[in-house]
Amino acid sequence: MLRVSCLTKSYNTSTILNSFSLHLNPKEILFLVGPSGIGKSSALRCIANLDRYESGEITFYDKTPQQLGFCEWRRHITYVPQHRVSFKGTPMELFKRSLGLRSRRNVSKSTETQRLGEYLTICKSMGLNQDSIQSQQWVELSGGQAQRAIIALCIAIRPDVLLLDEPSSSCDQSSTLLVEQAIKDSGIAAIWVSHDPTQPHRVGGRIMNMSPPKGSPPVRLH
Ligand SMILES: Nc1ncnc2c1ncn2[C@@H]1O[C@H](COP(=O)(O)OP(=O)(O)OP(=O)(O)O)[C@@H](O)[C@H]1O
Repeated sequence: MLRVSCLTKSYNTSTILNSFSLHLNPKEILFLVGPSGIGKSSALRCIANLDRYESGEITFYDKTPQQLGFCEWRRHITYVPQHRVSFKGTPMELFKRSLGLRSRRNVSKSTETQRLGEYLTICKSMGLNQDSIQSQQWVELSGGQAQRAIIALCIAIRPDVLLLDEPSSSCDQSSTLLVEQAIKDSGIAAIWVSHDPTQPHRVGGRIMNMSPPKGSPPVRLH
């Protein structure tokens, strides 16, 4: 479904991704692991078409982002950021905005009501209080609440691929388990960056290790 071939990405004079390749099948979860600074987030941002890369090819069902169109690409392949997005309003208003932006045509009232219900159900499954989703300001949520709310949103807008950048990094242990379950239950394929060595075993899926080649200098720290 998704194929990344021989990607090269540099920042200034440092090459971060060199001949980076992967593939992802429908409904598959691929864990991307490796030391801090190796380029995991950079790889996700290139795949999401949020960052440029120098060479290589990324295709979704054999179509490049240029062939599919950038908006369409992001409808299918959704990057879930590690840090809180800025938004003025409630999580529910952010979801309505995202739903509207994704729909080429106006969403009918009944479809919107159904999709809002789905969003609330996913939020609830991750331990989020429905009142806070509907009436609390986005900026007032805790880090862990905001992280779960954005994951619920990205699941509820139903992309084909989720690009998850440490999706439970702000969550406590019990919330982490709820997040893992919600992502698994969604059945959406995912490339999942994780620093928790136990997570891939709990969730299941393939693991791709982005270790530096033998003999290379230590990874540059942030
Ligand atoms: N916008 C940028 N400009 C310059 N260098 C950058 C930029 N973004 C990332 N880098 C550098 O690219 C390298 C890879 O960063 P990246 O965030 O992709 O690593 P990572 O493997 O996701 O790290 P972590 O596990 O700590 O999140 C790092 O050395 C980082 O400093």
